[in-house]
Amino acid sequence: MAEVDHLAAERATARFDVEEMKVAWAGSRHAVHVADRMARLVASDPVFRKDNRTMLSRKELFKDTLRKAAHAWKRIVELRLTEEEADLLRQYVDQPGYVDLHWGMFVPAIKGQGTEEQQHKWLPLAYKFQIIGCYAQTELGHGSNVQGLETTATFDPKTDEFVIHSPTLTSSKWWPGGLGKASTHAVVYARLITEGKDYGIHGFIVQLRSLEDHSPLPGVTLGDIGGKFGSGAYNSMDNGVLRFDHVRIPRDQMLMRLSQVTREGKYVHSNVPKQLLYGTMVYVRQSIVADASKALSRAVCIAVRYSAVRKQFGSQDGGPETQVLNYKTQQSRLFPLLASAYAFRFVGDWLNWLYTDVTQKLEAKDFSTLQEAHACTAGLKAVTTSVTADAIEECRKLCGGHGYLNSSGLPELFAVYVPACTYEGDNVVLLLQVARILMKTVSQLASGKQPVGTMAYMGKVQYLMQCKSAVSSAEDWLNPDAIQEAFEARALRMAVNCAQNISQAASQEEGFYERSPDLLEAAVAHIQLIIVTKFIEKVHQEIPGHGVKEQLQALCNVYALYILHKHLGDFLATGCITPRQGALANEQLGKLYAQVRPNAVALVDAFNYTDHYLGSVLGRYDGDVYPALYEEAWKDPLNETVVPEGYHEYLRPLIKQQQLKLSRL
Ligand SMILES: CCCCCCCC/C=C\CCCCCCCCCCCCC/C=C/C(=O)SCCNC(=O)CCNC(=O)[C@H](O)C(C)(C)COP(=O)(O)OP(=O)(O)OC[C@H]1O[C@@H](n2cnc3c(N)ncnc32)[C@H](O)[C@@H]1OP(=O)(O)O
Ligand SMILES: Cc1cc2nc3c(=O)[nH]c(=O)nc-3n(C[C@H](O)[C@H](O)[C@H](O)COP(=O)(O)OP(=O)(O)OC[C@H]3O[C@@H](n4cnc5c(N)ncnc54)[C@H](O)[C@@H]3O)c2cc1C
Repeated sequence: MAEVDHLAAERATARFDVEEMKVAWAGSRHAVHVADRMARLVASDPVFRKDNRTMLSRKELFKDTLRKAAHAWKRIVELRLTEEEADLLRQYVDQPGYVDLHWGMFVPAIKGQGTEEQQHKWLPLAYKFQIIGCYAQTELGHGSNVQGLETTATFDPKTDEFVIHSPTLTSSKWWPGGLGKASTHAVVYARLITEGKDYGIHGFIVQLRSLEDHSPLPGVTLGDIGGKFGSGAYNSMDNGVLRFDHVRIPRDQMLMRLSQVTREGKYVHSNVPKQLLYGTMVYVRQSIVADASKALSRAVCIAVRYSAVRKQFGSQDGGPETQVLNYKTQQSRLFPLLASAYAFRFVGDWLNWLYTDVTQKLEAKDFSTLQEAHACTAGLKAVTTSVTADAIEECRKLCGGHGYLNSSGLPELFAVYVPACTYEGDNVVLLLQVARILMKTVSQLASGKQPVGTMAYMGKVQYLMQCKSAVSSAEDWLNPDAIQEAFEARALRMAVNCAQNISQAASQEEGFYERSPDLLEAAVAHIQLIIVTKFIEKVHQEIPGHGVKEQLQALCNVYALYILHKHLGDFLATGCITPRQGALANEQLGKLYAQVRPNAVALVDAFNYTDHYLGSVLGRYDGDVYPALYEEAWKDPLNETVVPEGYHEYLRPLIKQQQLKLSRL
């Protein structure tokens, strides 16, 4: 803990119990305790140092990632950490690497798509790191369109093997993390061909490298795809390229839980929806929503603390200048992001519950909630990652010039985070999936079919299509029912408008294509409704701790009214509220910002992040920003010598030449 706390005065103004807010944020006292222990374990270990990361070359950075992963594994084994603890440790190490894909996609793919026998064979090897796996789906030519993948897996009944082949350049696997340099195995997605027929995309376990010397196996060509956006950042990951030249694998390395190929080469599909093939992506999408709240809360923590330390203008009679956090513009840019971090945290918890529930139902062969799981994971992944990526950049700007320094932590956080808008499904492609399900639901309303789950509100179509908001004062917007109704009416009316417009097109397909920009907005409105609803539900629960519930209530209102203000055009165009009611919402928002202001620093303290995890001189817990900034600058390799390399070659001759010219005048 810091000796001098420059933010002590800020912490003293908090009107709630921060320790109890930590529990609300983490989910339980146990979760606070475990996260705290793992964060400190990582922060106190010199191997996990990361302050020099942006200065390492790509090769050094990759080797550093291998070193950290090996050391982390050693600590996990030595300390006999549980799976929960090990995963937290992985998160606090905070360096993307092959382990993420090994644990996050390779293992889940085998669990979800492998038979019991296959799981018994492969999972123990993966659990003990006797093999390292990745998830090789995307190709040079196709990522979003999974059905368009070109790699082939042709069954050869003579040898009881599949022949894995890359027939074209565009069929080269391209992007899989951990593939480039680390993995020994991959779950490869390829078109299954047997008895001369193409049965579409299926998963296969393929060994890529020797377990003796790590060299590629015969017929396998592979490497890293090259440097990526930003310094440090995602460059610690070896995203790879992979080509197969008629590589043979035994038949039992096809993942056969969903469909099988018999010894004779007959294709048999189990009686389950074929979309279960996409199960690993659904799993990762729900975990990405939880990650969004982490990345956003980190950025917000840095920006709030620094805004409380930073002073500009406003000095009276030689007194102190104004903390930039006191500027209303700073508050109106920053506090909605603070509220969004909490909103994403709670909707992430709910999504995790939904995912677990759906998984249990699938085990019991109940597929009724598969569509709901797809719509919620795809839509929430898209909205939370897009908002978070934009918010990190906004936090950088909120920190002024110093935010642009690597030592602020924000440039690397942005660079490492922004591909989340693309991986696990491009956000636009995912929102169009949500829109398709919305249109299907609207079209079924006429037949009297009652929508369920997060679409249930659409069942109130008669009421929601004509209701008028009763809000007549700014305070009325503090009523959760008023907020809920406005968000439901807006989402439903946007969806119904789209459906009506589509129905006028020559075909459903053409209408969907023409109206896709509107459909995106309708999908976003539906997802924002889910986030608002889950926040309201959270605040309705019993929440212990002095003032904690009140603060969450305020943040919930900030989140909802900020979205309403930002998307006012939608609410007005659909006639859900009047311009006057829109103005009242904005008025209430200003009052809420004033309420959040004295609690802002304590609200980010509740995230309970160590300085190591934040990795920012601006976001330090003690607020002692300036000495840290000054010290950090001297660590740059450019400052290792007073006179720079290149002086004698380029600077001195230039200066001397000019001096000579001048002396001749
Ligand atoms: C340090 C050491 C530590 C060690 C620690 C050890 C301990 C570890 C402990 C625990 C570990 C946990 C670790 C977790 C870590 C997690 C980290 C993860 C890191 C993530 C890094 C990211 C890396 C990125 C990976 C990738 O990007 S993989 C590739 C992803 N690709 C995509 O997402 C492609 C997107 N495209 C699609 O999904 C589809 O093609 C499509 C767009 C959905 C279209 O598909 P198509 O088949 O053409 O379908 P349609 O015709 O549109 O629809 C038909 C039908 O299907 C329904 N549908 C579609 N998708 C789904 C689905 N997913 N589920 C259910 N239903 C679906 C759709 O609604 C239609 O339905 P109807 O017919 O009814 O209308
Ligand atoms: C850092 C990173 C890590 C990754 N890791 C992995 C991995 O481990 N394993 C793996 O298999 N893959 C991985 N990927 C690949 C990733 O899943 C794909 O890049 C992603 O699914 C997007 O697909 P794409 O690249 O084909 O984009 P494209 O689909 O080509 O997108 C290009 C543009 O076209 C638009 N577009 C595409 N289709 C439509 C449509 N139907 N309607 C409207 N607009 C459309 C998109 O919105 C986008 O603007 C990774 C990618 C990145 C960046």
